[in-house]
Amino acid sequence: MTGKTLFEKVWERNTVTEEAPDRPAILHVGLHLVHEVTSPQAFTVLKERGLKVRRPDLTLATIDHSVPTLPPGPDGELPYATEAAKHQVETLRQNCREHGIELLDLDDPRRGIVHMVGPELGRTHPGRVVVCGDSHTSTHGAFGALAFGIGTTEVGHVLATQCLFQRKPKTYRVHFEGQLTDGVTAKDMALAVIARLGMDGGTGYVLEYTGEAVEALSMEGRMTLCNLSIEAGARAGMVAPDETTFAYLKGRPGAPDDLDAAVRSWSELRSDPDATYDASVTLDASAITPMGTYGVSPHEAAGLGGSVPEGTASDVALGYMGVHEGQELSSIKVDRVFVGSCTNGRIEDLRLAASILRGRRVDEKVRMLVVPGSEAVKREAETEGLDAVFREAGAEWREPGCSMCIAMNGDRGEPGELVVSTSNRNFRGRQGEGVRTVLASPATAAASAVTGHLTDPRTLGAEA
Ligand SMILES: CC(C)[C@H](C(=O)O)[C@@H](O)C(=O)O
Ligand code: SF4
Repeated sequence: MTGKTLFEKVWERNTVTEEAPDRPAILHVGLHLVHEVTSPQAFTVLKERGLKVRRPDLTLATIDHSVPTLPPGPDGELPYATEAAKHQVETLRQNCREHGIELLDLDDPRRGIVHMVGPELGRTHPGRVVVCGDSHTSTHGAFGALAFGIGTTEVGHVLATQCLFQRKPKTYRVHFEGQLTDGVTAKDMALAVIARLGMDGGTGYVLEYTGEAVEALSMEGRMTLCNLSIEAGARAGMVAPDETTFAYLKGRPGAPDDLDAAVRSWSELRSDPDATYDASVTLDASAITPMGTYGVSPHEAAGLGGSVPEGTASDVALGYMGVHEGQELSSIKVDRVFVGSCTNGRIEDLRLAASILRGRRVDEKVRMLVVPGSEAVKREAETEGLDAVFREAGAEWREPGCSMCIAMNGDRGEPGELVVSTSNRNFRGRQGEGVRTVLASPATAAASAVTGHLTDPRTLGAEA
């Protein structure tokens, strides 16, 4: 018998009914995360059919996409962008109350972006199936969980049954040889992977990231890497749990009571040496440099020391971005910078951005917004004085939420502006109508804020 991959082991642990030619497998869901945007119709279906939530204890809700990042006005009211946004928040509140689901509400010190709070609270465990009506659920794969986004209809299924129909995806090993060099981050690794695989190179697969450069990453870095798996079309991304994972979980409220026993079981969750994958690719980690995107899809990315490559993005995409083939990436002028999101809104990301801004100023033509991904990150950053560093440099420091990653809450750029953003999607109009997005690491974002053009942070002496 040949060995098994990490994915296969997690799949087996959670299979209720095997897949058959005429029907998908049924998986048990260990953690169902819920947010205000994709849950309302699912709850409506439950109501229409008179169904209850099967496992409120395995369900956790938070408010992130629609919430303003500015504090309440003089009237005590939050400055919601639209009535619809306010309504989504109120609807989630009502649904959670009705079904006994724990909600991290706006006054809850544990609230944050959905993919931040699961890990922070210790609710994301190795070996679990984690789902959410949100594509970047892949983030949780950093713990060796099988984590993926589901549609609103499936959100309803999981609420009602705690189970999910699923066809077994194929396995793809993404192996890194060697170590990252100074000033290069998990975000650059992720963009390098997507650039290599292409926008749909991962379609139908679960990626497993392996190699010493992955093992050397903190949990924050692993989350950044897994977060972006979906942008190569993959179903999920995973990293085998190890001492770094166990140390992160230790002492968190949602960690198992008998952590030692759990760690013994989790330690088996790694691919066997003789396991076979359906596909594999190897990247040289030491050759990766700070990356930036130049097109309107995350795979249109290149090293910042280079230029826009020939024939990799359409004329329409380059026209929208206002760049041309052969143009040096470092010549791209920047109007705004956004540091935040479930990709790069964690404490390590803010520390990195602050390390570059300390003692420097944001260029006078650039507006910079820093949005912590959760209340916990905000508190930690303020304790360390990072908020002061950002403010003194001329950046704005806001309340936690998705913010300009998706611009659903009113935080957006003006038409034609170019934003260097630490988020995960550079689609047309993602950060506001006509706004152009360059995806990059927090170090690159901060360095670009200082110089006013897309900048390799190593030129400012950055060490990740
Ligand atoms: C709003 C939500 C459905 C969406 C997603 O699924 O990812 C959002 O979080 C995003 O990042 O585009
Ligand atoms: S921060 Fe961005 S990518 Fe993450 S959940 Fe929010 S909108 Fe989606």
